[in-house]
Amino acid sequence: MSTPLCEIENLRIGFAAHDGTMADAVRGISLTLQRGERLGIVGESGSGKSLTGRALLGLLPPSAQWSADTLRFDGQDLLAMRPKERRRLCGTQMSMILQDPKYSLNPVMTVAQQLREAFRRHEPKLGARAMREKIVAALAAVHIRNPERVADAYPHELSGGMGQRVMIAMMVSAGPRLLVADEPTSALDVLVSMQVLAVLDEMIEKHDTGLVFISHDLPLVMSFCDRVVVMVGGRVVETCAARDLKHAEHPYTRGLLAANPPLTDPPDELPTLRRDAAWLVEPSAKER
Ligand SMILES: Nc1ncnc2c1ncn2[C@@H]1O[C@H](COP(=O)(O)OP(=O)(O)OP(=O)(O)O)[C@@H](O)[C@H]1O
Repeated sequence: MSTPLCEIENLRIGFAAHDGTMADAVRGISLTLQRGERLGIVGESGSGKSLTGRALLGLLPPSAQWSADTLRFDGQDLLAMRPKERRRLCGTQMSMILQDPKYSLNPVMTVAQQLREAFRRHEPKLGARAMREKIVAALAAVHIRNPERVADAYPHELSGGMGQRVMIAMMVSAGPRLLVADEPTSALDVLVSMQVLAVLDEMIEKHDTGLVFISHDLPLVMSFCDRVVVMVGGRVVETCAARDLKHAEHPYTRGLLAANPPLTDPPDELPTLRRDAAWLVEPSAKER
């Protein structure tokens, strides 16, 4: 098999509490992502999904204390890379899409101004007219119906789905090799979610992008991703092909699946997830 696009080995992330003790948020996780692969990360709130995605991009909060045995992207050792090089990589070959475009787009700049800033990084010499054409084409490529009008709109004038498509246009403009999408559709209704996912799908196919898709939505991950990692308490408890997730064996994964009852003939009472402290126990070096 070829070298994976991303490799993480024994990633640990913690935060210092007020009393000086460390609160562990990610506890020795290891995972790989191949080119063009869609890897879903699921798990309850606070299980460390977002921090894992952020660690790959070098976007952890400054207060995070972290370490890893291996952190590689496209054969490059991210642990040995200088911060400037790392930032350049993040702006060009790695991108992130967040849940709510309201917090990612600058509220006092028009869509065109923001896209111009992003595009200029890759094509600093593009003239004003060619840049405008590129912006309008990028908005049309994510199926925005009136790209000329949307280009001159401010973020508050956009619907959630439109804002998310603008984000995708901005992030995929450079054809990133890695895209971390952190709950990109959870603020959208079902129909708009489907449209945004279709746009994402198209972009991933076009650029053979490796996708880390962070979500709470198990059925969505099962249909959209190739492989799934299940996290609980900062640990990976299960990794399997998305199509096999319904046969998952870990009791936490089974509990998550049972919390999504079928639409036809649902049970009278939803089962309660029974937690086991053993799920939080760190794996031995051999298990990792
Ligand atoms: N800046 C921070 N300071 C202190 N603790 C933090 C910080 N960022 C995250 N954490 C803690 O790390 C843990 C994991 O956070 P993370 O955002 O990765 O969870 P998540 O699985 O993505 O959750 P959600 O699904 O709610 O987004 C949480 O307990 C969170 O409180």
